[in-house]
Amino acid sequence: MSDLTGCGLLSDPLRTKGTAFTESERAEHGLRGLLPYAVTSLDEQVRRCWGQIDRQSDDLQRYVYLRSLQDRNETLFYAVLAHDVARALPLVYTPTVAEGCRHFSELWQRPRGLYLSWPHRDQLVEMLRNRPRKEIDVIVVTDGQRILGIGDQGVGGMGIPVGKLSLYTSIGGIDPARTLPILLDVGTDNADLLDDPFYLGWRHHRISDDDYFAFVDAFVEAVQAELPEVLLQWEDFATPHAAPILERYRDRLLTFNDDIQGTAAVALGALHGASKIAGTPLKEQQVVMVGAGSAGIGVMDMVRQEMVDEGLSDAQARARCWILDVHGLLTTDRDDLAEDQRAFARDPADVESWGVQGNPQLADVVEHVRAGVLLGLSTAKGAFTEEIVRTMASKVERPIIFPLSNPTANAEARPADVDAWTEGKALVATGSPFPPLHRDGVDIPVAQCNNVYVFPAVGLAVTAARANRVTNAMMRAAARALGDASPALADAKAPLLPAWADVRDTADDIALAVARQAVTDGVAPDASDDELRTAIRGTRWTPDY
Ligand SMILES: NC(=O)C1=CN([C@@H]2O[C@H](COP(=O)(O)OP(=O)(O)OC[C@H]3O[C@@H](n4cnc5c(N)ncnc54)[C@H](O)[C@@H]3O)[C@@H](O)[C@H]2O)C=CC1
Ligand SMILES: CC(=O)C(=O)O
Ligand SMILES: [Mg+2]
Repeated sequence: MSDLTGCGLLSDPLRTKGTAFTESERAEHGLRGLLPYAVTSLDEQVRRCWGQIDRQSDDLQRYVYLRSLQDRNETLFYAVLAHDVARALPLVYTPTVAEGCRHFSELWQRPRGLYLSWPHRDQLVEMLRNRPRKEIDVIVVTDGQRILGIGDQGVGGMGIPVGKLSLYTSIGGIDPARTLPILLDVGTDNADLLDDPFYLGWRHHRISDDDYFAFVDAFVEAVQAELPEVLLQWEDFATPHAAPILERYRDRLLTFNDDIQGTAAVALGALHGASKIAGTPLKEQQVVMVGAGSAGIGVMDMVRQEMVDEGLSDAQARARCWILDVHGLLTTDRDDLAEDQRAFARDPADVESWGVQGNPQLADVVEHVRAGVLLGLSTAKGAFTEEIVRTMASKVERPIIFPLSNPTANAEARPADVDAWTEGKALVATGSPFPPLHRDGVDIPVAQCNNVYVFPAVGLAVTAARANRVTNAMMRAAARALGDASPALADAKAPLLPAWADVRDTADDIALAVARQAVTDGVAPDASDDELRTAIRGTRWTPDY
């Protein structure tokens, strides 16, 4: 088992079994007297933990409980998550993780992962070498600047890599010993945090872009030197940094940006089932995106690509895409657009006949365009108003409406409202969990269109297939495999995405599709489907003693 004995073994979160150590293990490893007499099974421990979770006063306390369980006994933590994924997910992930990030310094208990701070920029390799475990398959890194839809959380952003990696393990089966969360601490512009006496990060405004990109370069170099085969996932970087970082490194190492590419894949996957029920292929839809950040642009780029694959020219596809930001519709006469936004900007001549003064807003777009798909990645709570939703529903039979911003409080609309305003005709999916819809006396679950359906499977795929790059085609393969798993394909009343109880099986299917694409793209060693299936099974870690 290990050379650790006694208290050392009991307090090693990867090796301890707590009260599940058997009589003979207790004798062998110097544990006698350190545990109460009874020997319990993992199953009994799981039930006890859920009882303790139930007794916590609110979800933030449940989050704190689960985080501390993870630091105490990882096998048990993952067995607890596996026991009830649907209940556990909102506690370790959105929406509760947002509160965990907000209160990170105040709630601090134990270190996990690596904190790479700008003042220590000359010791990046040394700090990476100090990582708690040497062999790593997946790193999730953030700089804490754009945490979900709640903005700059500085060092508190670490809650996100920790949460994402726990899903890499519980859904994607990545061995928890082989995961590494990293926080790049380059300061914070959050005035409350700078004033907070408990703040645990580098108490300083964020550094300039020149210093920032040099620091990220040095970080990537250090990762390549220390862990050349690791999957490096960029998470919750602010839009001005997210796409440039991805473009800079995507062809140099095994890397992807979850908010840009993972979100695109899950949105396209959910659109697959929705388009089938709506009876209109994507290439015949007008698609409106509210939010022109890295997530919104990433999704629209994959939507555009899908339309092209369905037979449109690039120009025809773009003509069906309408993107708005906080100032309104992206148009070519605006001088505040980044290159990737400009690629979707509309010619002002397209909207001249609308007679709108200034930039057209969402209400104008749905008034004048027969929009069948409305997506929100804006952080703007309530942006999909009753009037907007009703206008849309007056023009198309089955409007597809996805308020995808996180956490729950940032959603562009509540599914129950959208359902009521459209008399049950809208096909809805959200970024954070919402209660089921009640229709005709039946509870209908709302699909959670969140990149959690994709990134764990991508991690499983590249680890099993030993891929060295994440190509766009691999992310599209993930989208297709997820789309094919939509329960709505078989039953128009079913949710657009698989149930949480099935999410691991879905991850295996997605992983196979992604691994296969990696082989096709020449970024993984040649392997048959059977070999890939065996590798995926062999990679999968499950929580057991
Ligand atoms: N469901 C999922 O899996 C995912 C959801 N997200 C969510 O997407 C949101 C946006 O993420 P990013 O693109 O990185 O953020 P961002 O802050 O870079 O972009 C937000 C965009 O929305 C626009 N916006 C803000 N208020 C608006 C309003 N009232 N009307 C129209 N546009 C408005 C902004 O101008 C900007 O273009 C976040 O809430 C995040 O949690 C992000 C990734 C995955
Ligand atoms: C889900 C996610 O990655 C986000 O909201 O940023
Ligand atoms: Mg994110």
